[in-house]
Amino acid sequence: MNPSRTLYRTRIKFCGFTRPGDVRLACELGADAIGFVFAAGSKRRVAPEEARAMRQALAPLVDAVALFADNPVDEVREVVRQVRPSLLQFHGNEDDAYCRGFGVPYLKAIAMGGELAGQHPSALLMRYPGAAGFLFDSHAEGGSGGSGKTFDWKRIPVGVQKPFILAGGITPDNVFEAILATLPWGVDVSSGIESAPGLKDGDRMRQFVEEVRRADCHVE
Ligand SMILES: O=C(O)c1ccccc1NCC(=O)[C@H](O)[C@H](O)COP(=O)(O)O
Repeated sequence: MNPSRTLYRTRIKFCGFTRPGDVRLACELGADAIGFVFAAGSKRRVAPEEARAMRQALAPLVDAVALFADNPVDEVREVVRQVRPSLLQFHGNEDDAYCRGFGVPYLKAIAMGGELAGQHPSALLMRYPGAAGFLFDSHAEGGSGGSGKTFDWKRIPVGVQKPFILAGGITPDNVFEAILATLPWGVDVSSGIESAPGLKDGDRMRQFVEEVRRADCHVE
C-alpha cells in the first residue's frame, strides 16, 4: 500500500478563491480544502480581511489553507491571527524553521522545475522535517504557482514517506489519469476550475470532483 494514498479517498484542494459564493459552492460540491493566496504578484492575491470574510462561508469539515511565497513574517502572522487557517502552504524559498515558526501545520511546495525535484526523497525530508506534507507543483525554482501548466508526473520522488499533493495544470480532463499515475494523498487545482483568474466555475468544480471520485472507485 502506498503510504501517501488514503484508501479510495483522494483529498481535493481548490485554491485561489476571491469570492465567498465560490467558497460555499466548492464546499457543497465536495472540496476538502480551500486555498487563499497571499503571495505577492499573484492575480489571486487577497487581503487578510477578505480571506477572513470568505472563511465564514466555509462549511464544517472543510480546511482553510493560507498560501505564501517568501512573505515577510509579520504578513504571515497577520493572516494567522485574522483567518485562523488550519494549514499553511509555503511556495517560496522558506526554510523549515521559518515554516514551523507560526504554530500551524504546513505544506511545503516543491518546484518540480527546480533543483530539489531531482534529489532523493530523503533530501526533502531532511530539509523540511517539520512539514505535514509536500505539494509537488510545476513551477520553476523562484517561480510562482497557479501556472496552469503540468509537469512530468514520472518525476515525482518515490518513497517520500509523507503525504503528498499533486498540483500544476490539473483539470477535470486529466485528473483521473493524474491520480492513477501518481496515487497522491490529494490533488490541488486553481486555473483548471476557473473562468478567469480567481473566478471559480461551478460546472468545472463539479466535473473535477466527479472525476476524482471516478478515479478513487477505479479498479485496475
Ligand atoms: O495560484 C496562484 O496565483 C499562486 C501564486 C503564487 C504562488 C502560488 C500560487 N498558487 C499555489 C497553488 O497551490 C496552486 O493551486 C497550484 O500552483 C496549482 O495551480 P494551477 O496550475 O493553476 O492549477
